[in-house]
Amino acid sequence: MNALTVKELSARHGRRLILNDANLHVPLGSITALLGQNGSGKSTLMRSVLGLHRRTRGTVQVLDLPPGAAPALTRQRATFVPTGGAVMPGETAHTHFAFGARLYPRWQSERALQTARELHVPLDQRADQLSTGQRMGLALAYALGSGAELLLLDEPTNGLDPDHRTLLAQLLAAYAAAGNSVLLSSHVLPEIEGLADRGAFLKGGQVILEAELDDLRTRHVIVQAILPDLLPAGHLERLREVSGVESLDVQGRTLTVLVSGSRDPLLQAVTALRPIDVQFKPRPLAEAYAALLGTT
Ligand SMILES: Nc1ncnc2c1ncn2[C@@H]1O[C@H](COP(=O)(O)OP(=O)(O)OP(=O)(O)O)[C@@H](O)[C@H]1O
Repeated sequence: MNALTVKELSARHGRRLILNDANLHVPLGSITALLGQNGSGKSTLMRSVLGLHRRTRGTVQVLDLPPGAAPALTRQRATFVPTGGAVMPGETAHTHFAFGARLYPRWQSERALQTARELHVPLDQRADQLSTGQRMGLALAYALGSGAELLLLDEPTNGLDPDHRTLLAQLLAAYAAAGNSVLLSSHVLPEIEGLADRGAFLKGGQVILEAELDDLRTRHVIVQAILPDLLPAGHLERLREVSGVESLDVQGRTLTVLVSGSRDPLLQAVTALRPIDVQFKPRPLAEAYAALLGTT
């Protein structure tokens, strides 16, 4: 079972079609990163899932609820934290949590308080007098306290300092390890690598790829070889034609090749050049992002 299954979801802002038959899955226990350029529709998708934005087409299934379940019922099991963390301005963390206890049947008071303390949220200060990071901390503590089994977090690390970002990664990992699930967005790709286990790439109103981050990293590998001499004339073109080679760069005696699929044909070709050293590196998420979503 998935925590979230989105099928052929379309949504508009005014007359503009933002999501166009988008499909998306968040498996149980997964932390899935929704990746896409500014304005690609990540927030719209999260809002549409919870009925906070009108869908013009498509179905959404949250956990074991039927696809047409009432939004109020869905929001007891799945919670959305928007960018900046929406909070009630005149209320303190304590009164937020008292409100949560009345609203959510599975409210976890201790978890909310503990998270707020760990994220250094002043518990008796009005939310409109909190700093940006403290406000996000309060919204995250409230979401984790809600007892929801699925969290939709729109840029949850925005405003958090490095220590609190690390702490959030630990909190979410523990939350997912307990069988809960997360869909989150962020533009900070190195951070995503430590936070999420899956990526969903949104472009042109559709999720064009969903993949395990480990698969994305190992599907393409960067092979770097130090050669004993400069590459002889004509060799570059021959290497370019080796099966699996996607791109190739030579700087002095250093040869860098991006290869997909089997590396054996390339290794044979490189071994023939009697390299001094050969290293393999997984491709960083930023490069997969650039290749998939068309940035440089
Ligand atoms: N209230 C609104 N009225 C009209 N258009 C909107 C509204 N909110 C968003 N849009 C448009 O919908 C598109 C998708 O916006 P959305 O906020 O979902 O993107 P996003 O992927 O979350 O972007 P970002 O990464 O910048 O947060 C954008 O082109 C945006 O201009």
